[in-house]
Amino acid sequence: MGAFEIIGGKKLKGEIIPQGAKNEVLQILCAVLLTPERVEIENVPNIIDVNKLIDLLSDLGVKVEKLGDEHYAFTAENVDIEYMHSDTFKKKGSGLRGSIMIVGPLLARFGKGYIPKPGGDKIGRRRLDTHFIGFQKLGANFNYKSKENFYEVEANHLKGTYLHLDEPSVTGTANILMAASMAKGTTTLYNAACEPYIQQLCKMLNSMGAKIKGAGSNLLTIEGVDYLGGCKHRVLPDMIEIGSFIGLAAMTGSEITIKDVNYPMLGIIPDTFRRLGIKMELKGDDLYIPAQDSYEIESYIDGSIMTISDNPWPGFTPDLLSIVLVVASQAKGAVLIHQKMFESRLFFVDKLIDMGAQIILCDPHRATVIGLDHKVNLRGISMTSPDIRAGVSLLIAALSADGKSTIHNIEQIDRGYQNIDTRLQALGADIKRIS
Ligand SMILES: CC(=O)N[C@H]1[C@@H](OP(=O)(O)OP(=O)(O)OC[C@H]2O[C@@H](n3ccc(=O)[nH]c3=O)[C@H](O)[C@@H]2O)O[C@H](CO)[C@@H](O)[C@@H]1O
Ligand SMILES: C=C(OP(=O)(O)O)C(=O)O
Repeated sequence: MGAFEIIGGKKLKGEIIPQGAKNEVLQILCAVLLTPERVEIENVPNIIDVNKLIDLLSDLGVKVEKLGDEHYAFTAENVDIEYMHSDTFKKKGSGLRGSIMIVGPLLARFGKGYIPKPGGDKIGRRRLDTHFIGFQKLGANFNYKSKENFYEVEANHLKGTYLHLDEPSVTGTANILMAASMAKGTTTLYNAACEPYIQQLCKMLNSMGAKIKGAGSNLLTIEGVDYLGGCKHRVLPDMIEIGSFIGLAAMTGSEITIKDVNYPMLGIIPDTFRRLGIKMELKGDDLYIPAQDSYEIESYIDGSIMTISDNPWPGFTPDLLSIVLVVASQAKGAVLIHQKMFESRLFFVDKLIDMGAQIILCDPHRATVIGLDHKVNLRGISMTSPDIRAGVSLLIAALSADGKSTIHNIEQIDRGYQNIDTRLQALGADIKRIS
């Protein structure tokens, strides 16, 4: 297990370029399985989860060409379906959450898709029912081998239908969308997720020849086609990284410019940070965060304490709630953080409390944060990162704290943030990788 050693309290300054979006690229990479033709993808981040998925595709027989640092081409002409029965697949397939999205494309193109229970953050129950109920409604037979935790779907052909999802699952929507794009007839997908990740997938599939309408809304209409061809796709900047950098600037009182953020695709994210009192300015497509000694959390119009909660898009993404929480710990004022989706994602506040933050965990889903207004600094401690976003929140806390902190289990951070140590060093941070 690797660790970061951080000496906090330094003001950072400079420009940072966000990586390509992790959760988008995981969908896009799975979509290459839909065609025997070559698919070129730009802005692919060099992070553990992405590299694991590329490795899995390669094991499945997909030809992988690395054309540049973040530029790849994939050709899924000869896919080895039998590989899905191997022990290696069962091991590698469970290494990340995103691998679940190979099932839809494989089912659509080869009539079968298998997957072991996928990995990802341990942040509470993470069911897959939406995916498999969707495939069944499209005509697939579903089998779950509970002893092995292995999911199987098979179908001679898929048939378009009306589907009302029980929840707007992000990876569930992507999976069903990919399967339906090659089903016979029309599929209507209601209560679909509409995160920018899904909008980008729709754009990519349409450029491959799919007929999808409604991207950006919760009602998608997919007219199935017999064949999808190659395409070229560019991945958006990672909105979760952008939110993390806004939080980093505020917590450390630093002046940071986040380059080329693709502002229109950030939705409610900038305004949510503004409600914590963080100033920012859009300069062209760069987001400039000035150094601020103090930022004050807004109250509701009637003076009551504000709540920030997660919601499916266009609501506030759950993946930034841990960042909001840590930023609030040094704001002026109080806020209630309500994490509705995941029941174990707020437990990391114990570490922030050890660092001196004023937080009450009301229940697994809600935490009240009383900001210290930078009157008292957090203090450095040794801690372990429980999940990717908590990990980055602790990293931000450590960079703002007095003294030395050590963060263990940084693989959790590395799975979603590209070279975070060297990029932060370039801003002036005192951070080093110690093992
Ligand atoms: C690889 C990937 O893309 N991972 C993202 C994806 O995971 P993933 O696609 O696995 O997450 P889902 O959208 O399926 O849902 C996540 C959890 O939230 C619950 N839920 C979902 C919708 C809802 O309206 N109410 C509700 O409570 C679900 O029951 C589930 O437990 O979307 C999550 C939700 O944005 C993000 O945290 C993950 O980073
Ligand atoms: C929870 C996340 O990722 P995953 O779904 O891959 O676990 C995340 O990106 O915040």
